[in-house]
Amino acid sequence: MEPKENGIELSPVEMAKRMACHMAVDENYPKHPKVIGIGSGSTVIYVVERLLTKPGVENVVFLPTGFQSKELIVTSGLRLGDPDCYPDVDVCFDGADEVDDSLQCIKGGGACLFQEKLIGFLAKRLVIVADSRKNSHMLGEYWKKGVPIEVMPMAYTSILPQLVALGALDPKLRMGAPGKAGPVVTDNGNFIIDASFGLIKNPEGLFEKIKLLVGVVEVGIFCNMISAAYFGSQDGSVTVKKSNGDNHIIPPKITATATEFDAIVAESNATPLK
Ligand SMILES: O=C[C@H](O)[C@H](O)[C@H](O)COP(=O)(O)O
Repeated sequence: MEPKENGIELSPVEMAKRMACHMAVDENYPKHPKVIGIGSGSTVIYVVERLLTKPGVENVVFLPTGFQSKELIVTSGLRLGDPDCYPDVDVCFDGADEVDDSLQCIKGGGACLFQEKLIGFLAKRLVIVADSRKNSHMLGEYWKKGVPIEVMPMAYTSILPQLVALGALDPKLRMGAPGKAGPVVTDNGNFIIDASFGLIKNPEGLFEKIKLLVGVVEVGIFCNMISAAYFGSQDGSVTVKKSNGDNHIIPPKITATATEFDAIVAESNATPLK
């Protein structure tokens, strides 16, 4: 029997994401947390699920990185805060689109990169959670949609050719999904440009060049920010990459196999998300 979330069977990929999140929270939940950042995307819901099992969580202030994580915090019954009131963040848990061997990463596939970068910057530790498809040697190896770049709407037409001059292959304004005519508008009222640069050998250099363009609000390349990244695999193992070089794989026997997963979640008294 597969583990279930609200009566719905979880796919192997969702199970892998969930395992990575539970492991990441267990290893990085501070002894006396005051402020915790919650990233955006489909993976961080399992972070919140695990956080709800931690003692004292009701006293912690949670900072969202966008509309979606704000909703997640509120509907989970957790305390919501703003970064201007709580700039000292103990740890931030967030997803990613791709992470390389040096723990540089691409984020913004869900258009939330600016607030993610702000909360990640404020956090003493930025911990990434993902499934193993995001774990690469070099940025651009697996993530083919390009580097997400948040731009001021009035500047996007002038930024596109400048990105081409920097080596971007056919940068594009991100358009809304069905149900939204026109471009994606971020939580900050801006546009997103997706610019592919192929394999990114020097993420820091590329980040600096893009960030200097007039009208660029933030770039979805996160350099030298991540403390640790947890990648769940479908076999139940979790690969851990750390900034201190302590990279290792936690085998399935420790993390749990598919059939053991239900029991582990039940034992943890995890509160199901609504
Ligand atoms: O803008 C979105 C964020 O950077 C997400 O954290 C990233 O796209 C990963 O999302 P997911 O966990 O859904 O793969």
